[in-house]
Amino acid sequence: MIKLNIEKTFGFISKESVDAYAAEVKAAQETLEQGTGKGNDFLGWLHLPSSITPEHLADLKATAQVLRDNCEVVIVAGIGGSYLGARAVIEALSNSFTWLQDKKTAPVMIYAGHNISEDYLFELTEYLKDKKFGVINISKSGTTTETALAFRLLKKQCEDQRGKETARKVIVAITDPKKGAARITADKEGYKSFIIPDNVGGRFSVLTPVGLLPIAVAGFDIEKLVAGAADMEKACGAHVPFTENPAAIYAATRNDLYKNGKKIEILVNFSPKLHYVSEWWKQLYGESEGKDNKGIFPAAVDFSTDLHSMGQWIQEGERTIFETVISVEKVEHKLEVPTDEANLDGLNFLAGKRVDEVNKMAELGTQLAHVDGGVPNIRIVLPELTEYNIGGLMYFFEKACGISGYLLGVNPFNQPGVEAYKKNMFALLNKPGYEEESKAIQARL
Ligand SMILES: O=P(O)(O)OC[C@H]1O[C@](O)(CO)[C@@H](O)[C@@H]1O
Repeated sequence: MIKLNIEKTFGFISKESVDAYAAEVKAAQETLEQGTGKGNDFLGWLHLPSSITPEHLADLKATAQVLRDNCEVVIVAGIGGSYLGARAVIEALSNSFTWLQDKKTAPVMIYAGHNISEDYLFELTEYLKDKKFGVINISKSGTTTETALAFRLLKKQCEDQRGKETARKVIVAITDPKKGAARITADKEGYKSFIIPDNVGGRFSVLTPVGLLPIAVAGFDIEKLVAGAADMEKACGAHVPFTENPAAIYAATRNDLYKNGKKIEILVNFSPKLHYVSEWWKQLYGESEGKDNKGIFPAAVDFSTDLHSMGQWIQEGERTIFETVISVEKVEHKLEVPTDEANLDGLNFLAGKRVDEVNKMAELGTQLAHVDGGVPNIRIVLPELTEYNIGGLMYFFEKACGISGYLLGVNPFNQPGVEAYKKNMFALLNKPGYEEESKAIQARL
């Protein structure tokens, strides 16, 4: 289970000012529970962990096994919430060099449908030429251009390379139960498919088949992931008193900091495996809170790497930031710094120490330096990188996000602003139905 520590925000805000949010947070929790707030048709995530059945997990695991048995490579085609959760969990739990290892225990997981780069797609199709590959096509709407475009290419290549019969077996769709191109194709072609519940938005969908199927294909234990989330669902429940409820405290603290001029939250890790947890978190908070001209800007850094690029800004730039550090207590492997007789690098003072001890001192030193430099610090401690803990962490962030959005006074469950670029892109590409917009946009160029 995670531990949350907000002590290093005191001095910028106070324990009393955070505790003063208790009543407001309680109201937000009740609004979520009773479904009486903005965006209340998108609350399916709230009790998702505790409602997932063993039958559903068995179905997902059986489908994952088909892909594992028949594919060297599996492409997860999706964008935003339709790939970030899966990627976050898979990369957090995978060996950093998994795709380079000769003896593979799971298909190589590759992501597509999250950009429109011709080079990326060309290079991907080149790489796949001699591979037995399968595709998980994920799109809630079933109409997202990036994903549909990649899937069109991958479907054709899979059928051409592996034949229609095998392609039917190794292509899986995760989409709307009734509408959208992904649903129509899946039904027509007879693909195995899973449903994204109507009331679960993309960025809250990691514990639906959107996240669970790719995670199972990659060889990770989705039961433990869900168990971690379910325990966190209890720990962050509406009945849990404010001072014992991590989601409540995190939501209150970040809103108090925001009210006090801290407009940017930087999610920090000291393990590169957590890079995509940050990417997932950025979408969760960015799409949920960035609206009505309000919202904390969610940013992220990987330390100590980015201490050598962004460290200067964080230490001495504009004082409008705070940091939330995800700290992993126990690493998986053991590696000691060797002694070197010549000691030309002067590192013999570290000889015999674990590399993680050096990393932990970098972490502590950074926290103290940044707090001294005027950057409030929230710390989230994960005992270790396991399915159980990651499941808990993700549910914790989701729950806190729902509360936080209501504290801010926005609808945390819509994303109307995302449509603006799509409308312009379709107008510029002369998509049928966009004739008026095409004319208008051409006149502006
Ligand atoms: O699953 P879909 O419908 O393809 O959408 C993918 C992503 O695009 C968005 O709808 C934004 O356009 C996100 O909210 C979502 O996670």
